[in-house]
Amino acid sequence: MSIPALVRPRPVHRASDLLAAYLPGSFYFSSPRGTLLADGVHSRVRAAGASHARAAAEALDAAAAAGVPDPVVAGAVGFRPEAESGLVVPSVVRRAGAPAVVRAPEAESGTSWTLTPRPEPAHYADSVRRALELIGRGELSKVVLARSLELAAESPVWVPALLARLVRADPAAYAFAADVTAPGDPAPRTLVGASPELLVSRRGATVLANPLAGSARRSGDEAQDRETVARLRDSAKDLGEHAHTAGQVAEVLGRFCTDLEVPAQPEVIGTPTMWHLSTRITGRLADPAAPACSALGLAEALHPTPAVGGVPGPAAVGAIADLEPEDRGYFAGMVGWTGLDGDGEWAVTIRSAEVCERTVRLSAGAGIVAGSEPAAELAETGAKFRTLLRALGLEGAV
Ligand SMILES: C=C(O[C@@H]1C=C(C(=O)O)C=C[C@H]1O)C(=O)O
Repeated sequence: MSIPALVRPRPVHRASDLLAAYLPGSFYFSSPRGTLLADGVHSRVRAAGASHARAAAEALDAAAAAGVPDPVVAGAVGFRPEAESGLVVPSVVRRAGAPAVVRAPEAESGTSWTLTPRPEPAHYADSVRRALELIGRGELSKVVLARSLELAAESPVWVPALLARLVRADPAAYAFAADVTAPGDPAPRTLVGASPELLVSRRGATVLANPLAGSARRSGDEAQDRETVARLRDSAKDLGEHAHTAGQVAEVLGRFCTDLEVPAQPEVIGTPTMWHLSTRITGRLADPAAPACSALGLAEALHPTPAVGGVPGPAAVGAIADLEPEDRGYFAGMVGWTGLDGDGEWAVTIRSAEVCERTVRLSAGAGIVAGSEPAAELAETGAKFRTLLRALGLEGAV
């Protein structure tokens, strides 16, 4: 009897042990599909230009030939893939099942912080108005505008504790911590977060994407949240905003798939802090062996979806460069892993922060379409900050 070469051993670790074993410099990723903790750097994946899938496939073949067990390419790619990318083949990979649901974490207290919004809220509202002018002139139909909060603590932020609180607060999230230290950084820099949005996952020939767009704040009060969900489900503005995103994701995946299932109506999903319109799109790959069909190849073909960019894509990316005063860095990019067989999982890098010693820069965006209101978009981005603010013990600070 022959054993298929790419069968992976069953996980021997517990998800909680891998979370506890995470240290800055490691790569951590967990989702309902499972947990992955990777350590060491066997090689770095350097791509010419924006495409990493081919360089990743070559790096994986070389690692397998060098005897690296279960080689993966893991890490993060920025919103502008040609500008920021931190992909490596780690030396050691440990896998476990999905994180378990445990008691809600205690918020950290006792640290005092300074908070600086970038840009100022009034500036962000003004950018929304300018985006609405572009939309009014027919240059765009949707653009996602982001803003950041820069936090400074009195002492260095311990990322493993922050990651653990994010995972425990929402074990179903795509939770991640990736080293994104760049030359010139005064200290190691870590991208950390708990995204609700799956860019794409691949298992054999089966692919799944789960675009989100159209959002409302979750209050925690059951009656009020029931009303919010009903309103979101019926909101023409949010349904339109969602259709742009789901339609584009389906169109791109359709290029690679023989059959594609796209539900006619979005459903509403909840995180501990937000409600979102969500569409789960599944397909079967026509040519799973092609590098372009690896999980990373598909993620690159999809990025940036209108969930973080807009419609039409190039005009929206141009408007973002003009209207957002700060570069997005790794925010609104992709984070995840791809294995030797092309399987893998990539999340959209939202509900995230870049942590460098005492500073935490967290970012959030909101989709602007005809009918958007600057004050509401400001509030929506503020509500999206709460994932990280809660984990930092800072909810209510903004
Ligand atoms: C850009 C973000 O979220 C994205 C934008 C959404 C929206 O505009 O409704 C919803 C979910 C995400 O796709 C973010 O959380 O920062």
